[in-house]
Amino acid sequence: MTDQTKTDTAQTGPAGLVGVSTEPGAKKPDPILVADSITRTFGGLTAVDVEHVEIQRGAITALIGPNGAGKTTFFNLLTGFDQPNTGSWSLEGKSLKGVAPYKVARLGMVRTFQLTKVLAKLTVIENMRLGATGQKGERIWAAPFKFLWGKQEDEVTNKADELLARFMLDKKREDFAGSLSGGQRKLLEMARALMVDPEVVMLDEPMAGVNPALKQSLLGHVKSLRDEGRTVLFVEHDMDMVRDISDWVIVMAQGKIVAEGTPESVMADQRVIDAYLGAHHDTDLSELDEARLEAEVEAEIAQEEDSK
Ligand SMILES: Nc1ncnc2c1ncn2[C@@H]1O[C@H](COP(=O)(O)OP(=O)(O)OP(=O)(O)O)[C@@H](O)[C@H]1O
Repeated sequence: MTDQTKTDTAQTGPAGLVGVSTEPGAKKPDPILVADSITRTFGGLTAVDVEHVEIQRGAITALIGPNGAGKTTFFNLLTGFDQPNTGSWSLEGKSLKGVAPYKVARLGMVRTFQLTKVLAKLTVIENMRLGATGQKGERIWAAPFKFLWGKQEDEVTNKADELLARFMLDKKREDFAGSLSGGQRKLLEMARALMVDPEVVMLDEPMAGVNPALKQSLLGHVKSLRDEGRTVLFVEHDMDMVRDISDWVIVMAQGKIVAEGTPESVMADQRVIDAYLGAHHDTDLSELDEARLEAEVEAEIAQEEDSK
């Protein structure tokens, strides 16, 4: 395919997802991230066994599934924090196999981390500067990490301050990250990830530990990432969030992708309900039931309107 035809036919963002198949591994019109035959075993347990997956550029994709489905392990594999037993995966067509996490971050894909004890002992601005290195933190904590930003110190600090203002954390600049509320920590995790100006932002349970009052504001921040043209992939148990902001949902169970689709179609999918029923879960199943009911009612209304 020539570049010209690619530009003509490729449909970027949420619009491109209309009409995409809901079978696991469904092809997307403009995938930015593609993975094939990824497996990861721990002893006798196969934690991840993903045959094929494509992530649409410029859209918000949720990765859901019951506890132990392999979501976090899959995130770690894609971002180089863990190595699979088999498989290949690429960002913008460039293989990421064997690429170190900080290089993956510099290539344009970064994941958030829950604030660990080490990061909690750093101030907010120090956390942001560390974000510029694309590192998780622990590994370089032993070293005097100031050298890592060295000459570009001013540039890095300016960028950090801009992001802190955007995420309304500027007043917390000199506070220890450990003193932040659950919601503020999530904002910091997101702001920190943006220090490398990534194409793909991977959020690990962005709503965990966030009080309801802050949830809307957090949702707004996630949507703003998409509005800037970035691709967002997030793991989440909070079905309200999944329904509110996802353009596409990928469902994992026992290491495999079992279904894909829009939030409405996925929540009404029997394969998804079975996956949750067959496993221990944090998700309130009544939310799935509610979503299914809503989808059925919507379908009925649409049918009625069609027959008018
Ligand atoms: N380092 C490890 N050593 C051994 N087993 C592991 C390791 N990491 C993950 N597992 C196992 O792999 C499986 C998948 O775990 P993973 O954390 O990826 O699931 P998850 O979908 O993210 O779950 P949750 O929603 O509860 O966070 C689980 O059975 C888990 O116990």
